[in-house]
Amino acid sequence: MDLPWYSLLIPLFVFIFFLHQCFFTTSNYQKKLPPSPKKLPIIGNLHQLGSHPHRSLHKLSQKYGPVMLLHFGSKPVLVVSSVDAAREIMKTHDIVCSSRPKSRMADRLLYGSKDVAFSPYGEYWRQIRSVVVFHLLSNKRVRSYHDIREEETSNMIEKIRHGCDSSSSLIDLRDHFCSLTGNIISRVALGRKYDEGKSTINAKVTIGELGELLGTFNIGDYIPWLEWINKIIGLDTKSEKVAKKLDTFLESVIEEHINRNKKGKYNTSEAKDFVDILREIQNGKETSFSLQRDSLKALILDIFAAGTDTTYTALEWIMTELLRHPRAMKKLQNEVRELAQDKAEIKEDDLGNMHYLKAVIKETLRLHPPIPLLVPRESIEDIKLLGYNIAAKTQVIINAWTIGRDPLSWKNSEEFHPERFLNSNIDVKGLNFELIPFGAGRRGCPGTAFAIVVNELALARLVHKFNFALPKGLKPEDLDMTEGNGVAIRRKLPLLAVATPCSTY
Ligand code: HEM
Repeated sequence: MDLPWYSLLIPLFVFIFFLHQCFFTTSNYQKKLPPSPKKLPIIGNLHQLGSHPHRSLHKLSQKYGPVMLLHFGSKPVLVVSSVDAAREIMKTHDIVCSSRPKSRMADRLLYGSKDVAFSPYGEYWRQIRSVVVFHLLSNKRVRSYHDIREEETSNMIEKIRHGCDSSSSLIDLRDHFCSLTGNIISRVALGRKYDEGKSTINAKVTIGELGELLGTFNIGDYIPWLEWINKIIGLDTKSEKVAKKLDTFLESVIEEHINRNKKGKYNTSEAKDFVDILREIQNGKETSFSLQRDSLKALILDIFAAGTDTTYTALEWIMTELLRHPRAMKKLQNEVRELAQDKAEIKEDDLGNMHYLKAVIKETLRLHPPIPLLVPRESIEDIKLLGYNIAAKTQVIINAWTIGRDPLSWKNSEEFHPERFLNSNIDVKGLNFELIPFGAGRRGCPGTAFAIVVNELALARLVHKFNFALPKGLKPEDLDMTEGNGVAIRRKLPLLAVATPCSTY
């Protein structure tokens, strides 16, 4: 049978197609992708996140390994759960993985993500990050606020002492820790406590709403065509309202600073607050670039959103673990009381030699990193990670909670044992990837030193001045350890304890 001449074209096309597939395409088939749990149409793996995503992802990583590729809606999400993989992301590929995924909520609440935490990697982020690192949170600047920290910690101790005298001697420690960090951050950032003054807006509540909204899952970030759901459930209206209230509040704070300086009430010997510093930068005094008013406001909101809940959450977990481990509490009290000798009050300068205190804080951050999944990053180029191909624009989640409990790095990893840090150089500053509660690399937390000194001082003074016990009848091993929900994971229920003032101190 004679075939028509063009029938020869068919095998030729098949051959060319085959060559093309072999040499020129980048299909998933050829690329080695990380293992993935099965996904559902439209939502991908979102249904597998549960109410505690760090725990659900931990379970999945035990099945699929320390590098997994999931999909949240249509968005590819890399989940990293081992020391080696975390080091690859935050050190080897740090530049490529230093962007942030777009957040519609941050765009709305933080002036188009003009803050530092949600800003994508690029020149703008580099500029404002340098403002934060060198002008707001440098070691020198953090030290300059020691009076504020010491004063506010004394206020908290006095309030707790007062609470001990009342008929119900149960103290809500969360409430005290939340006020302490809120007051410190407010005085440092705004120059005064935000619940003082004649503002018509309840700033404390509104800033709380900001944190809550930034942590709310936004379907539009992952399945854009379902964004209309946010309108129906009222999320859009709520976020618009909160954004407006925050803006009015911040404008009043800025005006207050402008008027104060005009009247010459500004005292140069006092530590400048963040608004003062940012206004100087705005006027081009300190940097080669000028800062827009929206950027100033976004940065101030960032400091509240990133610094308040995280810091008091850590303090609450620290006291929780100490109440569960009376032996560790006693050992800490002995160290602090011995080093304090007969001083009426511990000062920040006394903290340097409190090695067990530092170990207690590290051990708690290992077991309870306040942001267990850190802040999501996004890759800006294709990378190869431990043999797997990861495409540009993949969201990257690092499970610091799993890494902190990894039996390959930690002996008896589930046990609270501060002694493990006594003869160890492991620190939380982002150089030891087995302990990364503050992240690491270019995007690592710039508030680490600030948070640590607040926690150290508060803890030292608490155990110096009081003996703590659990509510009557509650055994240490029965203390409820259930976690709440949100980005910062605190205890589900506030920590209640009996505080007895220690007469000799
Ligand atoms: C115990 C308390 C704190 C914890 C556990 C914590 C944790 C973190 C983490 C995990 C990140 C993301 C790191 C990464 O992506 O690798 C972060 C970022 C950040 N933190 Fe903290 N933080 C704390 C306190 C603070 C404080 C007190 C401030 C400010 C006063 C602060 C300001 C920031 C800012 C501005 C960022 C964004 C940095 C960027 O994206 O470039 N944090 N923090």
